[in-house]
Amino acid sequence: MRLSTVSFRYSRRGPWILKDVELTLPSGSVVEVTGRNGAGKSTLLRLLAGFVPPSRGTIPDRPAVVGYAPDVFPVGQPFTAADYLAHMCRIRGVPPASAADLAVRLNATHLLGQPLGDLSKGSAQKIGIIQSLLAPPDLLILDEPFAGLDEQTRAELPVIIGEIAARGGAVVVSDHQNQLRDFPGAEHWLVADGRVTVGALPAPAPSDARTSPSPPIPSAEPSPSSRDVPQGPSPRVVIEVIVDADEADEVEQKLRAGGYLTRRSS
Ligand SMILES: Nc1ncnc2c1ncn2[C@@H]1O[C@H](COP(=O)(O)OP(=O)(O)OP(=O)(O)O)[C@@H](O)[C@H]1O
Repeated sequence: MRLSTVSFRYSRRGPWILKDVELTLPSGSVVEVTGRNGAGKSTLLRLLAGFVPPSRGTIPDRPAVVGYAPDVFPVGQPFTAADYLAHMCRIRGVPPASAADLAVRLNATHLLGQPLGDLSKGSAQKIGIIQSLLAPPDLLILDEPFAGLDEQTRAELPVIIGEIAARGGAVVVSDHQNQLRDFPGAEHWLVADGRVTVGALPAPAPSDARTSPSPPIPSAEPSPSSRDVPQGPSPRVVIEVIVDADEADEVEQKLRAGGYLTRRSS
């Protein structure tokens, strides 16, 4: 699969989000996509998944089976998680056992009986990831999959990603938390100023920060803007901010725009 001189903007007179992007995504590759908030990571992932067409350029050779988990799973649907996944199994032409097996692996069996609308962000994220994996994907695209996941699922997801890559699937993951930073063989794409730079690693992890001239908070270019509080060598202070659920996105955006790291819990 390739992106051939792909440019994208959301409206005819809107700003270009991506400009003349050239990328190759071989089968079996694992790619971690990083970049500042608003750089265009989700947009790039939607283009790769085929949910939006490029404004200019082409994306040839997209694999047949694409799994996609958005950064915010749409929970405003009148189903339980089990009913939703059973429905998705039918659409994907796979047995219902596929969802049950994945629920075990992703520590989500206790969520299956719950209405989608009652799920927390992390729990909804799990259901979104499960639906993306129901039919073994040739191309798996995960937008911020690690945000809000528990430790067990956070450890299991890279194993699943490795399995998909091992059987020839390509995996693209946008990840503020740099969970795939050390994934063996992973490629890194950095989105900035409408360009995608291949091989550019995100800002050093906190353990490398001693050699960095810039402190990680607020981070220097390029910024991974992690939502997790890293274990750095310099002292940190965690300040809890409690907000109404319907204000959470706005407050988090403002904090992240200010260069602060945020972590959500409910
Ligand atoms: N549906 C849309 N219509 C118009 N503009 C949009 C739309 N979706 C995103 N944008 C804009 O496109 C730019 C890139 O957004 P995108 O969500 O791809 O960035 P991102 O790197 O994923 O950000 P974040 O890390 O905050 O999730 C931003 O300026 C955003 O406001």
